[in-house]
Amino acid sequence: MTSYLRSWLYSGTSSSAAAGSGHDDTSLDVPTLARISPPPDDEEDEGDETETERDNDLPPAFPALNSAQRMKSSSVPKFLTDSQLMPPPPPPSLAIRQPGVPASSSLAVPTRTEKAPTKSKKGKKVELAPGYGPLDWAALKSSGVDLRGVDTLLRIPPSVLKQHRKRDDAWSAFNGKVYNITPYLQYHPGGEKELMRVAGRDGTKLFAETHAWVNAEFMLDSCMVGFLIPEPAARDSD
Ligand code: HEM
Repeated sequence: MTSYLRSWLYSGTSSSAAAGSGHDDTSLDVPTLARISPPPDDEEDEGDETETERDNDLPPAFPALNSAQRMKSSSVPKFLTDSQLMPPPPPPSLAIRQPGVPASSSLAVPTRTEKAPTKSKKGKKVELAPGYGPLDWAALKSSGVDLRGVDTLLRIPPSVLKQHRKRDDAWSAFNGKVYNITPYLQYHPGGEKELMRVAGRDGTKLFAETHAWVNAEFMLDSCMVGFLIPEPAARDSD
């Protein structure tokens, strides 16, 4: 068996059979790889004539010059020249804009308005007499002066409210509470006339339509005379 193997190996056809033989024959002269398949001759020039031209600092080509990848296709990336590249985009339209010229696209304040401002339909503030400003009213209402004209808070039906519609005795109801508005008339920024429109009646709606942001409950707290109640069926005031 051994002699058979030896003769087979020395024939030089293959070396793989030696490893798979399963025999521990150390005397076997296992052929080297060099004998069977010599290394490929990848050193093209052995450094004799082109050694001087080559820059030794250059990195090796990738893929390698003789690689299968390079042989198979010619898709090796190349650097394109300017003429081969895609042309640059056209300049943006804004680039042709002259600075400060078109008024329509400018952020500057327009020199004139298109329409004349319209007057407010809802009336406007009146000039208050000196000493009748908001701070004067605030001072008066917290001064302790009696602005109610009644000793106790009353339950007031609309028929009673109606009786207090004179300038020197004006009551009005706002949000279910009845106030003596006479002391406030001269302090009202909308004017006496406007405020007298609600004298003797419920002014909640008109007030809300004019200036819902005004806190009448606070401004008139010291003028409160009572609460608005529905008209009683029986004729019995108070
Ligand atoms: C007694 C309750 C009322 C109080 C406490 C009161 C208070 C005020 C206050 C504080 C302002 C100034 C508002 C502001 O500067 O923004 C004002 C303005 C005015 N109020 Fe009254 N108001 C009352 C009732 C009324 C009523 C019932 C009317 C309408 C019938 C009225 C008509 C006006 C008008 C037309 C202005 C001017 C609005 C403007 O600035 O253009 N107010 N009122």
